[in-house]
Amino acid sequence: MDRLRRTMMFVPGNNPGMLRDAYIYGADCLMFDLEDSVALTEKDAARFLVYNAVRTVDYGNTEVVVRINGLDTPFGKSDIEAMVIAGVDVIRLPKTETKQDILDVEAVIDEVEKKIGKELGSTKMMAAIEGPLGVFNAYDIATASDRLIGIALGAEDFVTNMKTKRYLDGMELFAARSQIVLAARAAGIYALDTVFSDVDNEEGFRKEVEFIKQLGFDGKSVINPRQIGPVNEIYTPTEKEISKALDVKRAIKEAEEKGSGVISLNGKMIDKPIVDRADRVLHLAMAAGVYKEEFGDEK
Ligand SMILES: CC(C)(COP(=O)(O)OP(=O)(O)OC[C@H]1O[C@@H](n2cnc3c(N)ncnc32)[C@H](O)[C@@H]1OP(=O)(O)O)[C@@H](O)C(=O)NCCC(=O)NCCSC(=O)C[C@@](O)(CC(=O)O)C(=O)O
Ligand SMILES: [Mg+2]
Repeated sequence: MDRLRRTMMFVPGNNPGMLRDAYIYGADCLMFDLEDSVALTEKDAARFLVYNAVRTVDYGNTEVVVRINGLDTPFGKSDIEAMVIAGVDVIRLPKTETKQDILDVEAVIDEVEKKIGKELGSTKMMAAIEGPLGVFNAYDIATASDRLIGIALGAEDFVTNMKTKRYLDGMELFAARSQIVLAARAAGIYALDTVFSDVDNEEGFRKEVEFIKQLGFDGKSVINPRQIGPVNEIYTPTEKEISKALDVKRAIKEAEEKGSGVISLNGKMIDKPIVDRADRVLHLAMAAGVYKEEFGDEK
């Protein structure tokens, strides 16, 4: 794991004020949108606005992602060309159905990078899966390109395609979420969950974040600054979790000094997978700035 992607905030690409100020709220990534939050009549203006924002605003360490329109629309190719030239970190492909969708977008990115003399492969990609075919093809999609840093669920489109709607318990998304998180883990890339559209329902939102963390997702798309704090909080290890992870590390060090790979700590067995999980807690805590390295071997 190389960086935190707990929160990825969608920002409509046709809103200059939001494009300018979005980084102040503390999301790990900003996702400027040229697709569904932009009306057809605004597509060219939004592309121009996002291009200028990426070129001129200093977003610091915040990762800049742009969700393009698909190549099956009149806007997709121009979106990719403009965003590679602008220098975005990641291009997000919506409604990904097959491996070929990834290869087609990659071919355009390759062409632009070569044309402008940019390092080949430096523009990363992310794929949103928003329908049943994409869910079936999740592993093929996740392994289609070295540029891919993650795959994400797009739940609003997914439930529409499935002829259902979103429920608070999320059962209608369980199969898709499971398939996506499995595919991402098998491919060694990030698993990213979808938006929660009821911005005023903080309790429901928190429950959903706890649940997707339990499933193994690395983070979640958000649509409003009020949703950033809860996700970052839930995904940042607590003092108690850090202290427990350090106890595990001390215990296994003691066991190894005695020539063993297993030891008991407070009545519970500690062995390699538990030590690996403790390493991950410490790594996330370090990345979030709430812990400074004590053991030298965290992954
Ligand atoms: C929801 C709402 C209208 C609420 O408005 P409200 O006015 O009630 O917001 P307030 O809380 O009052 O705002 C307080 C202050 O924050 C500023 N502020 C608000 N939101 C901000 C933001 N996003 N970025 C920067 N700044 C922001 C605002 O400007 C104000 O600033 P200021 O005036 O200075 O105080 C608004 O947030 C909003 O438009 N969100 C983005 C919606 C969007 O992008 N949708 C497309 C992506 S989903 C999709 O496509 C589905 C998907 O594809 C997804 C998938 O693939 O996962 C699928 O299929 O599922
Ligand atoms: Mg969508």
